[in-house]
Amino acid sequence: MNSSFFVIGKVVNETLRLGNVVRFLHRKAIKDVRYKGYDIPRGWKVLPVVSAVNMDPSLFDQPHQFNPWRWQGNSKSGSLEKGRNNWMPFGGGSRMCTGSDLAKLEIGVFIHHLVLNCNWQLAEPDPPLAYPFVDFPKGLPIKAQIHTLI
Ligand code: HEM
Repeated sequence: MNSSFFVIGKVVNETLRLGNVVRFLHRKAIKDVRYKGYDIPRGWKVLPVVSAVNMDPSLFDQPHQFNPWRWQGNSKSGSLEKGRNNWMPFGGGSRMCTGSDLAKLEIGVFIHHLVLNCNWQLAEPDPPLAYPFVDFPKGLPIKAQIHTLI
């Protein structure tokens, strides 16, 4: 298989990480749960904030930077494996997105054709990236923010 295929895979992964199409999932506790010292009573709804995971600096070095090479297999970044294992743009568990492979393939095909057939220029200067649920309150580590939200 052509090596550009693998480069596109990295670009797709990184785009899904930064794009944060789905920011949080919906779950409901079907029994009382104790998780990391927190009691979640039966029937409570829980929203795991996956965009906070994707932007967690302890998992991804310089998380605001678009860097497809962070997905390089032999990266020396010690956090890569942690990031890979926690990266969840398609959710997780038994309700994980059933279309994830198709979605990644489609994105790759689109990028392939757009890169080959179009000239690109910025329509306007890059706006700063905004991440609701992640960028507040300033100064708190992101993990603390997740706990605050849940
Ligand atoms: C970039 C594109 C996509 C993203 C980011 C995405 C993301 C997600 C997420 C986060 C969930 C919830 C998973 C969970 O609760 O753990 C989901 C569920 C689902 N997705 Fe996708 N999705 C994408 C494309 C697709 C496509 C192309 C299809 C079908 C062709 C699809 C079919 C589904 C279905 C059927 C579910 C419900 C699974 C269940 O509840 O058992 N998705 N998706």
